[in-house]
Order: sequence, then structure tokens, then C-alpha cells
Amino acid sequence: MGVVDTQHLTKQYPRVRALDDLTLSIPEGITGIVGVNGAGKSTLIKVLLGLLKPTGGSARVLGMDPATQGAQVRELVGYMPEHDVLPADVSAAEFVMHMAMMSGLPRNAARERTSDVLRHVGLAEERHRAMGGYSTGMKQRAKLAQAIVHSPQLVLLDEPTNGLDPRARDEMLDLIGRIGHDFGISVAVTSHLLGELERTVDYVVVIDAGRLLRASPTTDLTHTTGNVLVEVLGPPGSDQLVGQALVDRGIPAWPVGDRIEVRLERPETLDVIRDVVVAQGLGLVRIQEVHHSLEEVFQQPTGGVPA
Ligand SMILES: Nc1ncnc2c1ncn2[C@@H]1O[C@H](COP(=O)(O)OP(=O)(O)OP(=O)(O)O)[C@@H](O)[C@H]1O
Repeated sequence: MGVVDTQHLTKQYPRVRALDDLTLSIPEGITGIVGVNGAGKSTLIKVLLGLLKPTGGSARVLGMDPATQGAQVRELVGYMPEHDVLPADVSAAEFVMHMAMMSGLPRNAARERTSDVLRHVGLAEERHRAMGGYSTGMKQRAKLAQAIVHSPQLVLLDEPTNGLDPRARDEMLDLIGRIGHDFGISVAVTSHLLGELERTVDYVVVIDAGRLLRASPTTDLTHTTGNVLVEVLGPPGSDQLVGQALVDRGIPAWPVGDRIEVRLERPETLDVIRDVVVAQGLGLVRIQEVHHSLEEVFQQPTGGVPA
């Protein structure tokens, strides 16, 4: 059993079927829920929290049914909503402490937890400033802090990197990684950007038009391509010399920047690469396996892994 299991889950809005017979299981750890805008990610999260009732099928969250046990589910599950819902004239310290007390923590414990989580998310210095003056990155951190302040077993993060510049996005993803791996809180995080979750999540669920496209460990999706990138040390043009020498020996090789990508059709090819580099009087800096990126995976027509 996963931290989340759904069976034929369906949510029909008057005009749109946002979830369509969705059966999936989210394991412990960090899971990415990936899909284009409108795929049904936010609807799924709201159904899992018991904030929306499904029109068909069922869900279990930490073994509970959110349709009938919503309040119990929300005691054990944190939620970071997608949009800016923070009161502008309240400080992060006041807001997060309020949320901690709402979830049942006594005042002193709530104060202590608030100061801990604000430190973890990197808002210790600014915690007494009104949130209306925060940058988008700081607002996302405050939303994250309130989601974890009651030490949930699972946290559902809806597009936490939305609106962030590349640096703030990387920091947010690092933070999510720490919450998942260091604090032992399971995380389900949504994104419409396929590539960005790759280095953070252990498991990927892809949904499209409310349906499950695929679900697998990240490493299965980004399995190795069977190619290697070779970097050599020598005067300009050395890489081309090596590439040509490999092609002359019938080994498929082509330039990628100032490196050479080589198809490993046989294990002996590695020895040939080494011999060719030595024969040219050059140095071998590294030979690196080439992995598919998640983006490449999802550019396949059915989200399948490229051949
Ligand atoms: N309250 C609602 N009433 C009617 N239709 C809705 C409602 N909420 C969402 N939808 C529709 O359901 C579909 C799924 O929306 P949802 O917000 O779950 O997708 P999403 O993958 O989270 O996308 P986004 O990242 O853009 O929010 C969309 O077609 C959306 O227009």
C-alpha cells in the first residue's frame, strides 16, 4: 500500500472531467505528479485532502478515505496551495504560528515549531516582516513552512516552483529534497515542467486529461541510453580527431559541444576509445554514461521511454 492509493477516481465538473478513472499508487518518498496545465493535478490534490468530493471511484490517503475522513487526513497531511493565498499584512511568524495552533499544537509548542520551520525554509531573518512585501520566492517558502509546521507524514505541494526564477527554483527543489529525505516526510509535488523534478523526485506519476499516463521510479524513466560522452585533453580539434578515428573503425560517434558522443554497441568499444585517445597522444579526461532526461521521455508520443 502506498501513502496514496486511488481506484478509478473520477471528478466530473459540469463541463470538464478533470479526473477520469484514475488508478494510481504513490509510494513513500518524494513523488512528482507531472502533467500539462489542466491535466487535473490540483483537482487530484484537493480530492486527496477531502476538500473536493470525487464523483466516482475512491481514494485512500495514509489508509484513510478523504471523502469521509477529511479532517483526520488533514491532521496528518500538509498542503501547499498553488496560488498566493497569504494575508498581506501578517508576518510569516504570525501566520505559520496561527496555522500550527489551528492544527492543534499548544501555544508554546507552536511557537517553537514555527521558529524551527521558518529557519529550515530560510525565512528566519524576515519572519517578522509583513508577507505582502515578500518576493515570490519568500512567499513560496512561507507557504511551504505552514504546510510542514504540524510535522505531517505526507505533504502535498501544488506547483511550488511556480513564478520562481531559476535560482529560487533550484533552492526550492533542494528544500523539497531535504524535507523528503532528511525529515522523512513523504512528499507529492506537482509540476507542469517535466525536466525540473528529475533530480529531486524518486518516483514520477504522469497524468494527462485526468488519466494516468505512466507511473515509475525516476531512474527507470531516465535509464541509460547506451551512449557515452567522451572528453579528451589536447589541442583544439582533438575531439574531432578522436571522433573521426572511431568512425573510421566503424563505431558510431558524433560531436556534442567539445565532447564526442559514442554509441556503445559492444563493451569492447570502451577499450577502443581508450586506445584511440592514446594513439593520438591525447589525454582521456572522462567517459560518462548518457541518460535520457525526463523531458526527452515525455516528448515520446505516449510518454513512453525512447528506444
Ligand atoms: N472548480 C472548477 N469548476 C469547473 N472546472 C474546473 C474547476 N477546477 C478545475 N477545473 C477544470 O478541470 C481541469 C483540471 O484542472 P486542474 O486545476 O485540476 O488542473 P492542473 O493540472 O492543476 O492545472 P493547473 O496547473 O493549470 O492548475 C481543467 O480543465 C480546469 O479548467
